[in-house]
Amino acid sequence: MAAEVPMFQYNTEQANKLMKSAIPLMAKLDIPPTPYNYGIWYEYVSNRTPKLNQVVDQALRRFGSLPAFVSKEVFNEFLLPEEFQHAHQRDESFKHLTQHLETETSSVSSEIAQFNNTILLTKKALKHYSNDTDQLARLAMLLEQGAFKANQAIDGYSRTLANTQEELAALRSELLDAKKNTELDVMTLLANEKGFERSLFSLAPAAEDDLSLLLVDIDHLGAINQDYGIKVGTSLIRYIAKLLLNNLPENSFIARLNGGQFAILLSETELSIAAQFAETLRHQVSIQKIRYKNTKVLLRQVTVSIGVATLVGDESPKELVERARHYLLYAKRTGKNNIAHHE
Ligand SMILES: Nc1nc2c(ncn2[C@@H]2O[C@H](COP(=O)(O)OP(=O)(O)OP(=O)(O)O)[C@@H](O)[C@H]2O)c(=O)[nH]1
Repeated sequence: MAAEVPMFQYNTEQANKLMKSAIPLMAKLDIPPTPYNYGIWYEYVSNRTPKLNQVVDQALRRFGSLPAFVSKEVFNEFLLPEEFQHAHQRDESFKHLTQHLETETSSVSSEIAQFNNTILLTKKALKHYSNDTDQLARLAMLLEQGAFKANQAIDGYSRTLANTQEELAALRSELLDAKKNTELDVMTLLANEKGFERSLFSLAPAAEDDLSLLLVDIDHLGAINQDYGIKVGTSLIRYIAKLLLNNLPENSFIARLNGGQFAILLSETELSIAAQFAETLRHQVSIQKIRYKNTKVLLRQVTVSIGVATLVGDESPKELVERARHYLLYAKRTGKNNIAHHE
């Protein structure tokens, strides 16, 4: 499992050794020197993720190299825990990490390219000057200097990898802490169903016919998964989560219950206001132009259906949820992209 494979979990000396085995292999197979590829080939030569090696070997058999689209997938699948790709609160730290790796990668790559060039020139020169000892001594010195500089660049890169390992470990431990919080939905970083229930049960006793519940459900999520792929569907759930969160009024609480379904609790909000708010949310979603960031594919119109209910009399929290669910189903049955509530 990708999430259990710590990336670059070696000390600097070991990292250095692995890098030095990975680089010639990449050169031999004509693999472009991108951060993805360095990560993959580093992992490949370490032999500690057999599944990654299998996939890479398969791609090599099929394509004779590792095409960019495969390396990106392999990197995401095996080296990047799913949460790192999407947990938006950590976007900044992760962006910083990858930018740093990218800069270091391009400097080590140019050093190695220069060294390769020196080797090529030396080979040609050797043909012409094979009897000229002065020239041979000069060529030997050039090679030595080139090797020294390339070696230095690789050492520096290995140190960067070791530092990256530490930073990733810190991010990973933050994520694990978040996972331990049993009321958190790790996919969207909203509350989960348990968090919702606790909030509902704590708000209901003090409510005076003014605690409203909106059950918001993404329409046709199954078809979206089918047409664009599960990853797009999951990304869409995160997108809608963020959109809802950004549009919440004060005195509100939001949770993801399951799949593409969210619950919003509005305190001190009577039914008419809650229904107006639901209509605003529905409209907001329906006018979004949503593009999947990895492939830039523009999704067809995305809509939500919303069931609205406001706590009445001595109704229990469970009954309130049942009523909201009933209205949500009604909104779905009457065409979706719709809101429903009692009169
Ligand atoms: N991508 C993705 N899909 C999910 C996730 N959880 C549930 N689903 C999918 O969401 C779909 C929910 O199915 P339904 O409740 O029948 O609803 P729907 O296809 O959205 O259709 P309507 O709700 O009637 O509009 C199923 O196809 C699930 O596989 C998730 O975390 N990620």
